[in-house]
Amino acid sequence: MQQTALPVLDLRDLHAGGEQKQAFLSELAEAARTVGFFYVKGHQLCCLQDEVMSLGKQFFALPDAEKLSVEMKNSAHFRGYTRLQGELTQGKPDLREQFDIMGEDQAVKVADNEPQWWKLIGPNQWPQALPEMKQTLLGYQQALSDVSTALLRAFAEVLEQPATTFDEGITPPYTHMKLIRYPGSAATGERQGVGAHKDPGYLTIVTQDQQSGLEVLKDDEGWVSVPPLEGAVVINIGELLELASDGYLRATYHRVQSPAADQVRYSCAFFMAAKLDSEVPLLNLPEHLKKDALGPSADPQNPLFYQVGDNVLKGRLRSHPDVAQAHYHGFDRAC
Ligand SMILES: O=C(O)CCC(=O)C(=O)O
Ligand SMILES: [Fe+2]
Repeated sequence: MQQTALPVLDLRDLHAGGEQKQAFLSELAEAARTVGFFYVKGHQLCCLQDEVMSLGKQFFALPDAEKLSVEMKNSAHFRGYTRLQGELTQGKPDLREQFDIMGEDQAVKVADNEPQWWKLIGPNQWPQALPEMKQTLLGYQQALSDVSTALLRAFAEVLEQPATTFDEGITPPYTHMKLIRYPGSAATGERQGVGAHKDPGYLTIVTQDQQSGLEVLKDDEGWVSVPPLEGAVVINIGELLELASDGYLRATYHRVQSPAADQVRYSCAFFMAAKLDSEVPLLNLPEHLKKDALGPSADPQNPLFYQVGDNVLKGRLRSHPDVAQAHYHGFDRAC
């Protein structure tokens, strides 16, 4: 396993403006073009972050009956608890348990002939045993949403577009956050914490505890470790940014390998996409960038959709076949 250091960017440079901001944008451009994965520090998330990671540990330590009282299978909106190996990546069960939330909304009534991604909108499920979870997790989701919005504006500038290019689609953004627990590797030697995948949104922000396991696929080096870095979160590019930039920016494949048998890894992954009822704009890049825009990747196993709701729902249906079967009749084999 390579120990290549990934770029570390400081958000304070972006907010400072002037030369510091220009230096940030150059570093962002370089990070985005070379690996699509980088660390961000100077984000002021720290207090909330500690509370969220601690709540994650408390939640996963609850008795099974408590966790299953908010099981995702009961939610057409893909919210709640997924037990170990309840999620599939590339058809194979992931060795992780998780708790998913999105925006706290009212469910929308959706007719059979209407786009089914409207069903993603709805209320979260909250465990009675940890009443403080709602406020803390929604607060962190909002804070990460603000960070991702600032970064997306910076990406627009890197692509030599007005900073506000993506604003219409992300006012407000579609957000999704999950707490995750990866137990130690199985006695069989199985180590798929989460299998290789791209994230379907614009940007992802990962908060990790002290345990490594996250890896990114680099064209020239193979799988490279993304170890925890004190005070920094990990950012990666998702499929919507690949589509918007016509492949100039690439959503990078990544995975999590289970820790050693006697270890546990905790993380929190946040995904920011545009509004479900919007389309990703295909940007008109200047010639000197366009020559490196080779089109979005064409993987028949993973079609990319400009319609945001279609792209987000594709990922959800594929990962959670039990929810698909219970709530999306006829769509469970759509992707
Ligand atoms: O747990 C992590 O570090 C990353 C998880 C991830 O890539 C995902 O859930 O999409
Ligand atoms: Fe991911």
